[in-house]
Amino acid sequence: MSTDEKPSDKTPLEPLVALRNRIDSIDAQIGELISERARCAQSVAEVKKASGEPQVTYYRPEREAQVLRKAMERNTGPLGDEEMARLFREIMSACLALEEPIKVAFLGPEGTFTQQASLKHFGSSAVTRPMSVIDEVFREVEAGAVNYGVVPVENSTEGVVTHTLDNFIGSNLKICGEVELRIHHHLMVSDVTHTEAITRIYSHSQSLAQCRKWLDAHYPKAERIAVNSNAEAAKRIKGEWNAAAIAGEMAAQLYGLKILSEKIEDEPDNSTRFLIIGTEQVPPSGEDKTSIVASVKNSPGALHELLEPFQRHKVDLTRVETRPSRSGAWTYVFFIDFKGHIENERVKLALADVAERVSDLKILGSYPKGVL
Ligand SMILES: C=C(O[C@@H]1C=C(C(=O)O)C=C[C@H]1O)C(=O)O
Repeated sequence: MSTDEKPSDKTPLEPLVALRNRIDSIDAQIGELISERARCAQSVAEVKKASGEPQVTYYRPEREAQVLRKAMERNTGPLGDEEMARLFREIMSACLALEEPIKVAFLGPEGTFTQQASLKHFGSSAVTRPMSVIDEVFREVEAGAVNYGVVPVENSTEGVVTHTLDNFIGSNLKICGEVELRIHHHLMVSDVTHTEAITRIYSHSQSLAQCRKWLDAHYPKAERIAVNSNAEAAKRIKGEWNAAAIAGEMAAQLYGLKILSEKIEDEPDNSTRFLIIGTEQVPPSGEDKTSIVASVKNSPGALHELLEPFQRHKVDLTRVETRPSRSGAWTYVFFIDFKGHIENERVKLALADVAERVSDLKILGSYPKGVL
């Protein structure tokens, strides 16, 4: 402290000193408890190893969902429930990394919303690997090069990501989880951009569509160029003086871009749902969802017949999506999501009835309902 500081400046600091001492002592306790928790997680790993199973799986999605839900239920504030769960998400992620760092392939490049969703779901101790297309995410998981994959499946403004659904038809992978992300789009430029001369705007086609009204109003004449991802758009404009990109904040940070206009999406509650894909069926967590795909011949009343057992057995549908089948003209596949796990009695009864009414039925997986 400098000698010319007035003594009166010191007085209000005293309660601050006491509070900071208190915080230091709480932090020391939290630190000890986190270490104790981490040692418990290590012991869990030992037990799993000793189980004698040919392939030990350290990561347990159903248990992690339960831990997060408990953290939210216990919370009495002042932190919000989600904030509290996010802290526990990070503690668990670090504990799991002691057992085995989890490897996750996502729709890249670095800086995409899918990477953001992967980190939100697995925490920042996960090792994330960018893939250039959705098919590659599926292939990487199938080949065993990573433990899980993360792919976008639907957006609240733009609807379904057909490429992801089509991949499930020919794949044996299971859906192991879901995660939702609020999507905020920003218009960004690089240090070479002449901002008054923007004539080209790059982004992913879904993002361009999600900002269509804003672009019509602010850049009616600029050419809109769709590229593989918004992170690729962000990367690309670094060498073009007349171009801007639409992407998320992570991409702006990663590629050192300046945000010109924030939150330019047309719908304020724009969000995207992502799926976690893996190789095994997840046991029940207590609050689960199931996704199936069913093939149906196009005949009058086919859809009603397909959905009727869900109503009769009181299974709540959360989404129904139709895609033309690739295997024959006028055959359709329906992607259906509903509440419950395939081990639940009502779900078993409904699915048994559905199986009798369709030409093909595939269970894509039962998984914990997204917590964060
Ligand atoms: C400790 C375990 O292993 C992992 C770590 C968890 C944790 O830190 O709470 C939870 C589930 C698993 O992903 C466990 O299975 O309980």
